[in-house]
Amino acid sequence: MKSISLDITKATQFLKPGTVEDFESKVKEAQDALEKGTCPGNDFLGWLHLPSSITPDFLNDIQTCANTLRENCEVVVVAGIGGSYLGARAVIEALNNSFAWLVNDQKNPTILFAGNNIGEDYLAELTDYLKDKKFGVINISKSGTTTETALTFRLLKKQCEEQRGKEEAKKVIVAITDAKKGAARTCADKEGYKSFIIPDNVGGRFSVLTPVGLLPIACAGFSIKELVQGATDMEKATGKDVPYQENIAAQYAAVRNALYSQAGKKIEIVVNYQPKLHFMAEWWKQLYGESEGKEHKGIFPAACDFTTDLHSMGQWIQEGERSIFETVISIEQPQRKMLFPKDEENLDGLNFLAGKRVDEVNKMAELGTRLAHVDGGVPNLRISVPELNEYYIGQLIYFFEIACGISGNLLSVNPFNQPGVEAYKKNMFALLNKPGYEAESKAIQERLANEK
Ligand SMILES: O=P(O)(O)OC[C@H]1O[C@](O)(CO)[C@@H](O)[C@@H]1O
Repeated sequence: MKSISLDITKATQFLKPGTVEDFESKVKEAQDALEKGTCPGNDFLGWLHLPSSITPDFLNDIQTCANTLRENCEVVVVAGIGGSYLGARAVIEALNNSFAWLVNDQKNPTILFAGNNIGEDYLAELTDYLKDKKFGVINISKSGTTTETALTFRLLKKQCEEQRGKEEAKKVIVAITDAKKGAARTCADKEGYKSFIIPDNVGGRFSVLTPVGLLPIACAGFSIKELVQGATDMEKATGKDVPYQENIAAQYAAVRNALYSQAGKKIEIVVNYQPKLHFMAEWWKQLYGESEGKEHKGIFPAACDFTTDLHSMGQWIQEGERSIFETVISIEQPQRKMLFPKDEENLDGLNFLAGKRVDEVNKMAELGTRLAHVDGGVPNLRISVPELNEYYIGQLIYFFEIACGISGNLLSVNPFNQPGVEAYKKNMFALLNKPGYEAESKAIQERLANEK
């Protein structure tokens, strides 16, 4: 079986010779600390050997639940935010038909995502759309108390019960949450919903290979067995005893940290040349942003869809401040084959492309961009993925996760907490007069009055 691979040559040319080699002992130490559980945040290392610990029985349980939803729903709404949302969406969009919601293939339910914003129009339009649909809900929240998700679930639960009746609704509402605490757990137990547990020691952004990602992915009709197999093989390929030069996660962690600390590259742009990967980058952004952005440190994770964004962001990337580097996710083989046709009139002057595959043009755009950006001072890392299927996506997920764990330790932060996310929540609750926030409400009102 092939594997994803990493090319660092167009990034290391921006570093002093020997820099990556010099990182070896630090990277080994960082990975050892993960393995021994001696790093900060060591109570959140459940993802580290998660792929290889997943049993066929566990996958069967998820598949059985997915089958019930698939048999009884035209639409499945996945309610969740951040790590309780992005992994599932990343995998489903990467594998699905680009027009899945329009194609209505009858074999698979349409998967929609909600609970990831507080847009009134979004929710009103969603509930309108669902009015004549047989829909089910997967309510995902590790804490079980996240406002965006809880608000959405409240609306969807009511609507599902009104449309199907309370008893039928129970068959198509599933909760994925903490084993004991939180409103989502209390509600699931009280209503008797099928539920799955998010392990205590797996943080949201590392949870895509728990039921958080696996159930929606199975509902969409994709093989969770293959996905987990890919992740398991990558777990082996990036294990701590794999030689440094052969361990692509160790190399990625080393190069990005070297670019950050020694070459002033503060922003990493993950780039794809396949629009289906847009949400893969969104997932990656949370993984790296929440893990590393703390103590006033950390590479800012950004993303671009090429060639689309070459026509909007290309100017900045080519000639703006030289504080960026690119990590390209390149898909070697598309699933489909399409040739450019010849046109007798050739008004667009594109007959020189007649008979060529669309992907050949895309690959030349990729190569041309790489050369231009490197010439312009943008280091380039390239992750090559043989094709877009469950197996290689599983590899990619684990690759990014383990590299993130190593990288966060190299940066000397706790990669597994996210204390900074609470600040906006505290203000929002104070502004909304949430019970328990009386003192904060008073303080924030005074502050706003003084700022007038
Ligand atoms: O699964 P939960 O608890 O609803 O949290 C969703 C997301 O919100 C955060 O906790 C940030 O508030 C993320 O870390 C997490 O992925």
